[in-house]
Parts: sequence; structure tokens; C-alpha cells
Amino acid sequence: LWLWGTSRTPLSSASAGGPGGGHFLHKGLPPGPRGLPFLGNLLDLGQDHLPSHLTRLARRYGPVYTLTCGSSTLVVLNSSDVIKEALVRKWSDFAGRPISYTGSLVSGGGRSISLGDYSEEWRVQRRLVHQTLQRYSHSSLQALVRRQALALREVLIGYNGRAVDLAEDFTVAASNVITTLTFEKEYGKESEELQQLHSCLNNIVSLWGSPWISALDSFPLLRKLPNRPFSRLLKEVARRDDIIGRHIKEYKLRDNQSEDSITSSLLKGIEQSIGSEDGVRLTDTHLHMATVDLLIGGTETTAAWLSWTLAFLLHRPQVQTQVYEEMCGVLEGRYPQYSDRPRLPVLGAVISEVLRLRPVAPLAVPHRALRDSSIAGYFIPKDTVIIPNLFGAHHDPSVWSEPNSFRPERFLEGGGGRARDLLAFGGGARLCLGETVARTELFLFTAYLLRDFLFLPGGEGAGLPDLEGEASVVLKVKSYKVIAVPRPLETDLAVGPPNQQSGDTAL
Ligand code: HEM
Repeated sequence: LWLWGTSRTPLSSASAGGPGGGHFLHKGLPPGPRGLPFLGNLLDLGQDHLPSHLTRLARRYGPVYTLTCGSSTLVVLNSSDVIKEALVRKWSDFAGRPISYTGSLVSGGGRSISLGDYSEEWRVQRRLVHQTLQRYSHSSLQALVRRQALALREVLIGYNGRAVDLAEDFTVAASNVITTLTFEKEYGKESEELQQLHSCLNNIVSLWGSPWISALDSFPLLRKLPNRPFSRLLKEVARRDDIIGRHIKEYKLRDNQSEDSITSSLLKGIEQSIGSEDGVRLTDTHLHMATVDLLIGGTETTAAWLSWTLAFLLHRPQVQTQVYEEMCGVLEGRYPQYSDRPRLPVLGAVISEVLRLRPVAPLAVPHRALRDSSIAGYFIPKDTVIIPNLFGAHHDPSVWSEPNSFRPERFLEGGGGRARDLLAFGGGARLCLGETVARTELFLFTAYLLRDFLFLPGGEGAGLPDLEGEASVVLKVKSYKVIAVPRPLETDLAVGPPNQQSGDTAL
């Protein structure tokens, strides 16, 4: 069950009909599966792998359908056409976030970028962070990611060919990119400070996806009953605020603050907004919550994507060889730079295909209709919650041939895959704020890893990773082990991974 927030959409009496035998909820709203009295479609929304379940419902009810849950009305979008119509073409109608009781408690009263509703204050906060990220991307981002990629290389060499789960190492690498961006701090894997920060942020994300907490938004009466997961969530939020508050305080006291860090840029923005006449006044809470946004949005996502990439490459080792050979041919022994992308199309195709098959934020973040509007000709009343099912759009058989197979070649010339139908970062006013950072990381981390190591399934008789994964707010691969064999420095193209499996991997 996801956090939908509360929609105030009026529900009129239901009447049977609509494609796939769905029922109509509100004059003009898209039809959808019939729900239970009072509970609505709670059972659908409580499914284990929700993105897959919503995708299956789309086969029956079409690319746009309605679900209800308590007092919430949700419209689920399942194709790239309808998602682009709502998020990009009609962005100003659908740029809101659900008004949510629990969301407000975890986001400093809605002052975070990801959960804050669309407002002038939100726009200024988002613009400041975006501008700083763009400036940083032009100046220091590559060097920062390269440093982390080389640190990761040392960690992998230290494993000495042992079978290991790399998920935590990927988290440390991605997290160091963000902590450097925000308050110029890097950590080792053993750092207690880092462990505390991560356990706290991870707990918040997993509790946030828990049905016991989502239910508080859809069924307000439940707020009066004791709720242990909710009490834990509030405790973790207090711990998070304490840790981040301490970091910001330390940063403010430092003499040598970089002009480019998000914190110094936001501090300047706050100062300026205090004297400005446009009525927008940013506060320390905006700075605090923007830091939380970047840490939560920028760590587990990138780390999960790296784990997915290795998992798929273990299933199709010949693709790993192709990427390696391509780099050997183009780079002549040097490490890649971001500007090498056009000359490394196979690597680019792998990145796109993993983003397609496993968009790590599979249902994006719920949107809210700011006014009455329409999608695909259906009437969408103000305050309806909109769920962009990116996972569903990326598995749409009318757009992607063999949608369940890992086939990077579809993104090579003549392969038929259209990058414009990829929506892993969302779109419009709520487009992922860290897309540039993420794309630099995906490219450089993957290129460095595949240039320096041959990855093999972990240990004698080890099976290949499970590719279904576990879907919560972030879509993660189940834990698996891998062996990283260092490549010879002088590239030997004759040596590639053993051909364990040929042909496409049907997932
Ligand atoms: C593979 C990596 C990533 C993917 C696939 C991804 C995807 C997404 C998606 C789908 C959304 C929701 C868009 C919507 O609401 O329609 C989002 C929002 C966001 N992402 Fe990312 N993301 C990634 C990495 C990052 C990184 C590295 C950062 C930070 C540096 C970041 C920061 C954010 C923030 C702050 C938002 C909220 C934007 C808003 O509400 O205006 N993400 N991301």
C-alpha cells in the first residue's frame, strides 16, 4: 500500500460498465475494478509487488483506471502517452502532491521538495536547489563521482575474489556523492555517523510504505487508535532531524565553505528571501528538508539501479563482454569521461534498458490534480490523486517488443526502442530533481566497474539473481552475491566472461 494522501473527490453512486467490466465512480472518471464497501480497492493496493499488480490491472481496464481507498480516489496512469499528457503537457494541472496527514508530519509541514505541494514557496526552494545542482554538474560533479568510483574499485579489490553482496558498497558510494554535495563530507563504510544516517533514512522509507501508516491517510478514524509503526516513524523522523540538524550546524560553523555546495547556496537563498518583496520567505526548515530530499532521493535510487545492472549482466554475460570490448576499443586504456557517451552506445543502451525494465521509483511519487482537468478524455476532478505507473508504461507491449526481456540492443540503431518513451525520471514540473546527478553517476560508476572487473555469479553452484525484486517506494533487487575479478590493466580482448547462457533472458 502506498501513501496516497487524502483526496476530497466526491464519489457519486457506482454504476456497472466500462471497458473490461469496470465500474464507474464519478461521472466522467475512468472506470476501474469494483471495490469493497468502505474499503474500496484496499486489497489491490495492498498487493506485494504493487507496480506489477497495477500493470496487470491495466491489461484489463486500459491505460487509465480509477481505484478508491477509504476517502481517497486514485487514477492510475499506465502508458507513456497518458503519463506524458498529465505530467508534461498538462503539468500545471497535475503538479500538486496529495495533502497527507502523515506526509505533513515527515516533511516539516510540507516544506520538502518531494512531498511539498505546488506553491510559490516550493518553486523558489526547488529552483535554488536545481540551479546549484546544475552549477555543480558543470564544475565538480564528474571529479566527485570519479573519486567515489575509484574508492569503490579499492573496496572491490580488497574482497580478493570472494563472493559478496555489493548493495551496501553501492549505497556508500552514492551516499558520499550526496553528502559531499550537501555538506562536503565523505564517509567510509565503517563510519558510525553514516550507518546511523542510513539506518534512520531506510527505516523512514520502509515505514513510509507500510500499510499501517498509509491507512492513517485514507481512514482518519484510525488516527485515534494506538499504532506502533506510526510511533516508530515519528521517532525515526526525530532522529533524522537531529542528525541532519547537527550536520547543518557544523557546516555553518566551518570557515572554508564551498560556493557550490547546496547548503551554502540555500543559506544564501534564505538570506535573500528574508529581504525580498515577492512574499516568499524561505526558512531553515526549507534547507533542512531539501537536504533530506537529496539524501533520500539520491542514495537508495542510484544504489538500487547499480545492483539491478549487475544482476541483469550476470544473466546475460555476453552483454558484459560487449560493453568491455567497446570501452577497450574506444578508450585505449584510459578511464571514461561523461563526454564519451556518444562513442559508447552499448554502455548507453545497457543504462537505458535497466532504467526501462526496473525504474527504481516504479510509481514515481503520487501527484494531485490542482484543478478540474482531463486525461485521455476522462474528467479528472480537482484533488484526485494521480499515480504514474512508470513500471507499467515501461512494460507496455504496444510500445516495447518482448517487454519482459533484458535486450539493450533495442536501444541501438535500428533496434526500435525509443528513448522518448522512457520515463524513469518522471517528467514536467516534478521531473526528478537529481536527474543530471543520477545520469552522471549511472554512466561513470557502471563504466568504471565494467572496465576494471569481470563480474561472475557468487560462489560455487550459485544461482543467478532473482530478477523480480521487491517493490516498496524504491524497487530493489533481492540480495545476491557476486565475484568481482579484476581485469588485466593491459586490456586483453580475448578474455571475456564465460558464456554461461546465451540468448535473451526472459524475466
Ligand atoms: C536512478 C536514479 C533515479 C531515478 C530513476 C529517479 C527517479 C525519480 C522519480 C520517478 C521521481 C518522481 C517524479 C514525479 O513525482 O513525477 C523523482 C523525484 C525526485 N528525485 Fe529522483 N531519481 C533518481 C535519482 C535521484 C538523485 C541522485 C537525486 C538527488 C541528487 C534525486 C532527487 C529527487 C528529488 C528531490 C525528487 C522530488 C522532485 C519533486 O517533487 O519536485 N533523485 N526521482
